Parts: sequence; structure tokens; C-alpha cells
Amino acid sequence: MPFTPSTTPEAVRRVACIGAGVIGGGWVAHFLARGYDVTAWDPAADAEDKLRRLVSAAWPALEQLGLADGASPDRLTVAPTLAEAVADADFVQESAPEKLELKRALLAELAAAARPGVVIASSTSGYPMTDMQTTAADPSRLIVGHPFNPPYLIPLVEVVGGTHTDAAAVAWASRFYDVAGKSVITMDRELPGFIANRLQEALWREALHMVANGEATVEDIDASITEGPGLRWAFMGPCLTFALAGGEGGMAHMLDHFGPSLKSPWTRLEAPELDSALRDAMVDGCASAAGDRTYADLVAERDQGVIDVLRATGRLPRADRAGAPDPAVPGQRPHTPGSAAR
Ligand SMILES: NC(=O)C1=CN([C@@H]2O[C@H](COP(=O)(O)OP(=O)(O)OC[C@H]3O[C@@H](n4cnc5c(N)ncnc54)[C@H](O)[C@@H]3O)[C@@H](O)[C@H]2O)C=CC1
Ligand SMILES: C[N+](C)(C)CC(=O)CC(=O)[O-]
Repeated sequence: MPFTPSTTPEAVRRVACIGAGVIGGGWVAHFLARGYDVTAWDPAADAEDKLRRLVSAAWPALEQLGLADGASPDRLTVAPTLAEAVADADFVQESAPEKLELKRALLAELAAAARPGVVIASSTSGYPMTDMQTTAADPSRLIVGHPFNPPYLIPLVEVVGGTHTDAAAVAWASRFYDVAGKSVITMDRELPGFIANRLQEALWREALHMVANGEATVEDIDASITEGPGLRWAFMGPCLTFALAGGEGGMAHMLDHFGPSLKSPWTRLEAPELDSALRDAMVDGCASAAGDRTYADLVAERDQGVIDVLRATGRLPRADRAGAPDPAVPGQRPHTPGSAAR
């Protein structure tokens, strides 16, 4: 079935967020801050309470980023049913648990309940849409919109369709996220883990090996990134960073010089066994690294850290201009939802 959009990406007014945990709640905070009306639905009994607490905790950071005109946590409605949550939505973001059968059934239900021509995005961190859209009556409007935690601060969203997604729905979603202040990578094919998680998983696999073998502590591993390559990666990706490692000879010299010695680490390791000893070592190591900081303390610390990095790398207005959007900066474009004609 070809995809015919119900509205333009610029004219979206109401977003439905289905599943309101860590990521769904983060999306709710993001869309509220960008000036949308948001309707959320989550089957957990305590979901509304938790969601409103998440939005309140995120709001000071969002104020620092600069809110869209009229943005307010009061524009959040928590619906009693999935059908009511999506009834008037111009866009749907699904953030339910990462379980394939659950996603299949939920996306089919959403595709049956949402108005025709409304794009439905899944936050999945790894399932290809082709595997999730198998039972939906109209799979043409189902896409992956993979965010990063927290979605209200980390700009990137990876967008990709499945075999039965219409390319027009992928293009519509990419434009919508762009209008909504995200940095978008649109992929023309499905890869497990998309791009960023494929990279993160390689790093994570090695971290788990080192903990399992007692070769490094959780704290050493975290410090090796925050005091090392992580500082460069905030503004220059791993490829250009390594091109500089080749000096004036650039990537050509880097590969000719280091390539042969790098072949062994590229091919040496397989996934570690996530047994209970490794699980406990990771959990205990993280508890020790956190010390007496609570979850709320760590969230506040992370949010301020990301804002400081965004500001220091020129991706936010200066502190003395916070709240004044800079049209040159992605995510700071002064867009008022629903301001464009449908
Ligand atoms: N946590 C992370 O760092 C990231 C997670 N993701 C993806 O986001 C999605 C959600 O993950 P989290 O927010 O971390 O999980 P979470 O466990 O924090 O939240 C999941 C929420 O879904 C609700 N839920 C349970 N069954 C449901 C159903 N049938 N329909 C709707 N909601 C239902 C739960 O009550 C819970 O509030 C997953 O697909 C995950 O892969 C993507 C990027 C980052
Ligand atoms: C842990 N995770 C694989 C769910 C993380 C992501 O998908 C993206 C992120 O926030 O790093």
C-alpha cells in the first residue's frame, strides 16, 4: 500500500509516545520542549507518575537549551488507552520493551489505530523494521527512529525503513525529526544495530571481555574513554580523528603504518559469555563507580555535562544567550509546531 501522508512534517501538532519509560519519557520531554502537544500511553500502573517526574527532572536542562514558543509540561496528556493516545496524533513514537514479539504485536495494533497517513516510528535499538512489521495490516508507514539516551539532549536519530516501508514514509520521518530539532542520519538499508550501536557494541564487547578476564575495572574502562578518546569524539568522529593520527600523511599513512598491526585486534575476539559472574562484576563495578550518587544525581550530572559539551563545541547558543535560538544551529531552529499549512 503506498504511503500518502496525512499532513506535512512542518504542520505536525500532536505527537503520541507509546511506552513511557527511560526512552519514551525522554521523547516526551523532547517533543514538549519543542512546543508539541504530546499524548502518552503506557500500561504500567505507575507510568504516569514516573513520566511526570522524568519530565520535571529534564525541564531545567531543556530550559537551558531554549524552549520553543509555548512549550510547557502542561501540554502532556496521559491517555487511558492506546487507541485514545493515537486518535489525534500526527506522528507516533513507539518506545516499548525490546522484545521482538511484543514489538510486532504493538506495531500492528498501532498501525490499525492511528489515522491513515500517520508515520509510526519505533525506538528499537537493534531490530530491523523488516522483522517487526510482519503482522501489520499497513506496514508502509512503519519506520525505525533510533534515539540516544536521553533523547531530549542527544541530537542523533537514525532513520531507516523495512522491506515493506514506503520510501516516502522514511523521507517524511527524516524531515519531521529535522523540523523537531534532531540531527538525522537516514539509512538506505537495514543493518543490525544501525550505525552508532554497531560501533558502540564493538566497544562494549571489549569492555565486557576486560572485566570478565579481570584485565581492567569498570572505573578504568570509563576513565579510558572520558579522559581519552571520548574528548575527541564529541566533535570529531573516529575516522577523521585517526586520519590525524597519520600526521600530514593523513589516513593513507595511518593505514599503511598501523594497518598490519591492527589486523589482529580486529579479528581476535568473539562475544564474551554474559554469565552471572560477569553480570555481577559489571553491576558491582558500576555501583562502586557511582559511589553515593543516586540515579537522580547521575541524570543531573549527565544532563549538565552534555549541555556543557554541546555549548563548548558550538552546538548551542552561548550561556548568556540561552533561550534565543540560533537558526544556524541544528535543534535551535525557531519552528513553531503546526505553523506551516497542512
Ligand atoms: N535505554 C536506552 O538507552 C535506549 C533504549 N532504546 C529503545 O527504546 C525502547 C524502550 O526502552 P527503554 O525506554 O530503555 O525501556 P524501559 O523499560 O525504561 O521502558 C519501557 C516502557 O514500556 C512499557 N511497556 C511495557 N509493555 C508495553 C506495551 N505492550 N506497550 C507499550 N508500552 C509498554 C513499560 O511499562 C515501560 O514503561 C526499546 O526498544 C529500546 O531498545 C533506544 C535507545 C536507547
Ligand atoms: C543500551 N542501548 C543499546 C539501548 C543504547 C542505545 O540504543 C543508544 C544509546 O543511547 O546509546
